[in-house]
Amino acid sequence: MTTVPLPPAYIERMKDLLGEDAEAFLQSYHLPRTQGLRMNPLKISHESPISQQLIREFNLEPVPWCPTGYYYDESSRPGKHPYHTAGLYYIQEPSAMSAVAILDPAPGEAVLDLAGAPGGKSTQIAGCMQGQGLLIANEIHPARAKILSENIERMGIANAVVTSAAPDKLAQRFPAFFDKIMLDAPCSGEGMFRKDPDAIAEWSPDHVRMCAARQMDILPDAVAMLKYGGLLAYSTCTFNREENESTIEELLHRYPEMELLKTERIWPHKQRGEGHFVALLRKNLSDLQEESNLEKTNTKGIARGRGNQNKPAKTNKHAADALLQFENFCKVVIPDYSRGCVEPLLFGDQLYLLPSTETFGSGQLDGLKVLRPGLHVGELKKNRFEPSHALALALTARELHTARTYRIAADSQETEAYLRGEALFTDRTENGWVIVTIDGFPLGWGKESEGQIKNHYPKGLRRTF
Ligand SMILES: C[S@@+](CC[C@H](N)C(=O)[O-])C[C@H]1O[C@@H](n2cnc3c(N)ncnc32)[C@H](O)[C@@H]1O
Repeated sequence: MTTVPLPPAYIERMKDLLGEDAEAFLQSYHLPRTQGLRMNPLKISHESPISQQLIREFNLEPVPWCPTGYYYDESSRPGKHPYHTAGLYYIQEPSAMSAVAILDPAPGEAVLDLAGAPGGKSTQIAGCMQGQGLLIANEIHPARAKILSENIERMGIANAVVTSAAPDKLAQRFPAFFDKIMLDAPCSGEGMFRKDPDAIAEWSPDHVRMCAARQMDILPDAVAMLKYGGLLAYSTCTFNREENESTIEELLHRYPEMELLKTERIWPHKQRGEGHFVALLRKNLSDLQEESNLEKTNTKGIARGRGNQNKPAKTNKHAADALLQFENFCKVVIPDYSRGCVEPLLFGDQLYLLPSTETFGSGQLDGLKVLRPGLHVGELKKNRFEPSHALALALTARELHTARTYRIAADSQETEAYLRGEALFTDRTENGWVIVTIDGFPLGWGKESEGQIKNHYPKGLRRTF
């Protein structure tokens, strides 16, 4: 529901666009906005009892176009629940869930989310990838990139690199590199009017033109980073043709190798959602381009990449030592920890495990602003290893099964105390690092000694109740 009047020019344009449907569309502004959440498949499956419990507790109803998406009723406030803190789900406007469902990323692929903050689509992509392959989640604005990085951490994503780069800078590093690219473009946000009255105040025909020009600025970089045969999903949360169909027409005109596979629109007067546009495109290799590509390969020794630069940089001795310390820590605390194919990276005393593939290593990140070069596993402190919050949240059910945990109930006083940053008390006699879990899901670290668990929940995340 919006109480702020819509700009007359906007109303006129929507009448032109929708014809006899315009009345129903304009009436939708008198209805409440739709709210949604997406379950995190890295933590819970649809069949698990906890999913069924969430469905009952928050009165969830399925979103038709996204198997993990649900509508919730505002009064249930799932964003306040400790399960949200534990990354069991992500709050996301339902129609925004359609774009990744159409792109359909898969485990093992190299995927880029080019305009990623605050992380709705990146976290959805990571759920589809099941921890396998490489996800680069990028956001140009540093403050927003930080939020993206925090959401990647909360959702327990281990195979993501979070960068904050302009699309053209990224394109220089990753020519024809990604299997799939999501470009959820900055737009005039006409689908945000019920949620955010500021979007109404910002709207003007000039703003629409400016957004369309910016989209045409970013799209060539997305095309350049896509492998031949790769897929690009372009989406906006706006209704006008300039930023949607016309932008795609212009793209197809400029890049004949791009083929439009389908477009989809969600309208607030037709579906339960605030509105979204998605176009799915494929980059094809023509016979001519195939020949010229081969030529380039023969003369410069490069094809779809940068030869040696794509190989992981040689692990330096300090990183290898740090990895050893981490492995010794795991033997005691998380004996079944499995790190997959990674390159250890040490930034100061901070150890990260960068997802490493045949074609990707740390060399490609040189000179880029990187907020999270893979999973942050911990810090070396005078030859002691201190585990990171990100590590706790990224642990899988299998790893937790044999790990040192302290289990509390999500609805207990202890959970509130832990999230406030207080110590917990136990009659156990063990000592050392322990993962505090709520109903079996990791919430953070504690350090146990003589019946007391010292709180290691990050200070910046602590809550008041
Ligand atoms: C629609 S939002 C992305 C929402 C995100 N995909 C999600 O699902 O949570 C568009 C993003 O593009 C970013 N952006 C703005 N100007 C940009 C530019 N010139 N190049 C790339 N991204 C830009 C904005 O900061 C914003 O975070």
